[in-house]
Amino acid sequence: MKVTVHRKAHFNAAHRLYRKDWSMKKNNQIFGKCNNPQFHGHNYELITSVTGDIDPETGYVIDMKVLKDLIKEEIEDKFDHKNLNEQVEEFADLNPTAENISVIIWNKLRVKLDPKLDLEITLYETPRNFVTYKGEKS
Ligand SMILES: Nc1nc2c(c(=O)[nH]1)N=C([C@H](O)[C@H](O)COP(=O)(O)OP(=O)(O)OP(=O)(O)O)CN2
Ligand SMILES: [Zn+2]
Repeated sequence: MKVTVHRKAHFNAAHRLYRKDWSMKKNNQIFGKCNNPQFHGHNYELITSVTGDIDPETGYVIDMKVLKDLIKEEIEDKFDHKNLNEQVEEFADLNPTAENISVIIWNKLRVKLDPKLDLEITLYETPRNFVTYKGEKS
């Protein structure tokens, strides 16, 4: 019997959506106000969803305290109050869109979780804009 455990977290971060190899004109055409060279910020809301069997001894799929600490160490401590373009190495050459941020978060958490557990990320960039990512089928 598979059950899913969800943990909410949040971080505030600044970003700019643009490509270094495009002109300002083209970046403005594609990314509009998100290409502001002075950056802009979002209050990101992250939902981490872990699916697996219930351990018959503990009754847990995963200890939520363990999940909370993992998200804090791997995501909040690295992303919160940061300029994603300039202070998070994964975005040095990767546009920090909600899609790309989700994939980076998923990759960071995936390697720390038991391979028997499935992982899905939901990332709200604004209250109305959000993306989900659950990895590639292997
Ligand atoms: N596919 C994507 N499209 C956009 C992304 C993204 O990450 N992936 N990001 C942005 C901007 O960074 C930002 O999210 C846009 O904000 P905005 O359009 O202002 O969104 P709101 O929800 O605040 O807008 P409302 O008009 O109030 O609904 C753009 N596109
Ligand atoms: Zn934005």
